[in-house]
Amino acid sequence: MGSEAVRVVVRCRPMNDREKALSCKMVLSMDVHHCQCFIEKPGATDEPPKQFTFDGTYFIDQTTEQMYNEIAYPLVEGVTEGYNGTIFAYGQTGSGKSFTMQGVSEPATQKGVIPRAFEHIFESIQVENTKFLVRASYLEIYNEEIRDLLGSDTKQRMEVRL
Ligand SMILES: Nc1ncnc2c1ncn2[C@@H]1O[C@H](COP(=O)(O)OP(=O)(O)OP(=O)(O)O)[C@@H](O)[C@H]1O
Repeated sequence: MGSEAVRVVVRCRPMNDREKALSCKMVLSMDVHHCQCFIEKPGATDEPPKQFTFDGTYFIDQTTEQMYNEIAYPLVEGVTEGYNGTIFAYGQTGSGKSFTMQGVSEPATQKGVIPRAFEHIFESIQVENTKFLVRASYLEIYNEEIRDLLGSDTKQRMEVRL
């Protein structure tokens, strides 16, 4: 993993039932050791696949546990030492953002980045005779509307003040 302040990793999810039922073809492959991702153009067997390099690549058989240990763990560890850190999931609808960030409880290896980060932070601050303040907010920004998902009325649009 590089030492840049911003790192971009990509995760490929397995095909869902709908895609399998439609006999969709996987056009993406990865060389996870070299952090490379290859995309074939369907039907164009004579064209070489397009190649992209990331700071990390995670294919269908890799778990959120592995992603957390390699990507998020050092960042959260930095937060406990006073540095700022952001983990941002980006992708089209159904690509697996919630699966990665929130995750599922079974299997435990696919528990999400957010619950793992909470456990990590609360374990780190179990220090005798020291008090810590942990603050959390949970906002949704959708269609340029902002909602507080921890508020009493999660449907209420929040005002944007400049
Ligand atoms: N790595 C994965 N392994 C197995 N299933 C996955 C994986 N990633 C996503 N899925 C499954 O794919 C479906 C879509 O994923 P998810 O809901 O996380 O997408 P999303 O990007 O959050 O979508 P949206 O933007 O619409 O909220 C879910 O059923 C999820 O369980």
